[in-house]
Amino acid sequence: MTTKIIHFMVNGRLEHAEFRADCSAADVKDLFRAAAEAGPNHILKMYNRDGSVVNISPRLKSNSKETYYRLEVVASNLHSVAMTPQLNNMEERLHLLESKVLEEVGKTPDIMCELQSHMESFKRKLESVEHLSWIGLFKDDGEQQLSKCSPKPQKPQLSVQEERQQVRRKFINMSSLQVTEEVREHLKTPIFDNWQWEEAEMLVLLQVMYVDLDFLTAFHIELQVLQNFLFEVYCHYNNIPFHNFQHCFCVTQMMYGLIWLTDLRSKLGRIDLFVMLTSALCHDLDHPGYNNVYQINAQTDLALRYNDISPLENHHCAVAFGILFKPECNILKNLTADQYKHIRAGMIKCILATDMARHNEILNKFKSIQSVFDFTNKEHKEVLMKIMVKVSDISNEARPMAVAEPWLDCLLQEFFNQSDTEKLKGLPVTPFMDRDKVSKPSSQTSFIRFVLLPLFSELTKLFPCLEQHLLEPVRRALEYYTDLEKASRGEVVSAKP
Ligand SMILES: Nc1nc2c(ncn2[C@@H]2O[C@@H]3COP(=O)(O)O[C@H]3[C@H]2O)c(=O)[nH]1
Ligand SMILES: [Zn+2]
Repeated sequence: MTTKIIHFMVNGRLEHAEFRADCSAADVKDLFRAAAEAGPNHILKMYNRDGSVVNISPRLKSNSKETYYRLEVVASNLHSVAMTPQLNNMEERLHLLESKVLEEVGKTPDIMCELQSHMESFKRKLESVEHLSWIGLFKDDGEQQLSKCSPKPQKPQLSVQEERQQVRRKFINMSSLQVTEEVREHLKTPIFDNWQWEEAEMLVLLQVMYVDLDFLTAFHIELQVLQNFLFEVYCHYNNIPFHNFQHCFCVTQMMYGLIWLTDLRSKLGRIDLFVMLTSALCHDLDHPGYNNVYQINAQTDLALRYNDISPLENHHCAVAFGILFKPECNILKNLTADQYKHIRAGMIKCILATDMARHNEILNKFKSIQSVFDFTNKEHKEVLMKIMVKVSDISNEARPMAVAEPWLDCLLQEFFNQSDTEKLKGLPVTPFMDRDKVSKPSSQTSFIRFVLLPLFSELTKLFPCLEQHLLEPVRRALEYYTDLEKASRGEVVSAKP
């Protein structure tokens, strides 16, 4: 059996460790833990020279002094079994102390209440740290556990590139003709469940939307070019908790559903429907997972490039036209110059309208034309198109609870990640993203009351059928989260008939 010799830099020292290739994963970890002077509840990370993470396991590749790895203690493992008993123990001691003080003094001193509240808040934080896993801070070592109890050879980890190519192959091999009538009909409604579809399938469904709205014939789009375009769009969404390709799919699907439900095909030109659907598809391209406020406060490249004016939305739109600029992806290439100009101007307006900092401005404009709305008026149409993209963008709560609730978890994960980073960097902390200030119910009750209902009600005035498809589910969600909020405050929740 071969012996591995691993050279690594830890705490500024160049060290080496030696172990047999058949020793256990736990032994290897202990070896490096000792070298890093880390306890059992610390998480170690090993990096190779190009900065990528390498798994600390018996399969670690031998290296030389020149090609040493870098070993770092990145965090306390808050899931560690050692942590919970310690906390529980502390909590018990606190309770004991409290009852003693209560006996002697007759009341719980303020300092004690403060301590208890700190303890509660710390426990809550511990329970919600999984969000850090997506940035690679917490490394799942399930892989090693699996290889211990399973005789199957380990599946090599696919690189992002390989994974995308697999999605591409699957997408191209699946014909949109295979999508049944039933699914096609379902796709036209807000009850469509995105969680049941994998990425390649979502690409096929997006293709179906373009085909079924007759965009291919109307704008002379070759199927292969559409597929290249959709695939590039998929590649330009980041693997982040909320603003990812699944979100892009949901927003586009909601836009598609709204077009059918409101019979917009009979009210607007096909070119405007194309603008709306393509804007929905592109509206969050290359979202980094940190919002405009962060971009501006952290003075990121995007904020500098766009002078603090809707940096993200400007970027999403620029990325969209960057994709369209590639001839093999250019679904606009067979259009006349006027059509191209119309689509480009329309998409820019719709994508920039998704900046929530402009929410009131756009909603107020829509309200002011509501009573005299005219589908042949250019200005009215433009406002409606912006409203439709905005509604689709924030429409998760109009979906069935089983579809909507996981989206809220994803959103809060991204929010909390931002506020954690803001705290770490000493930047102003965005209050609605602060894990110490918001909860699922509190976040949703205000968002539904102050953002969703006013916006959806306004659109429902123009299209009464949306009462059933948008307003009713959102009202139900408000009731659900209001009850949860009351329950969390210890109030009695009245039973619903
Ligand atoms: N609290 C809450 N905010 C939402 C929800 N859906 C969308 N948003 C917010 O609305 C914003 C729309 O634009 P962004 O994508 O920048 O970020 C989104 C979130 O901040 C939701 O269901 N709940
Ligand atoms: Zn969005």
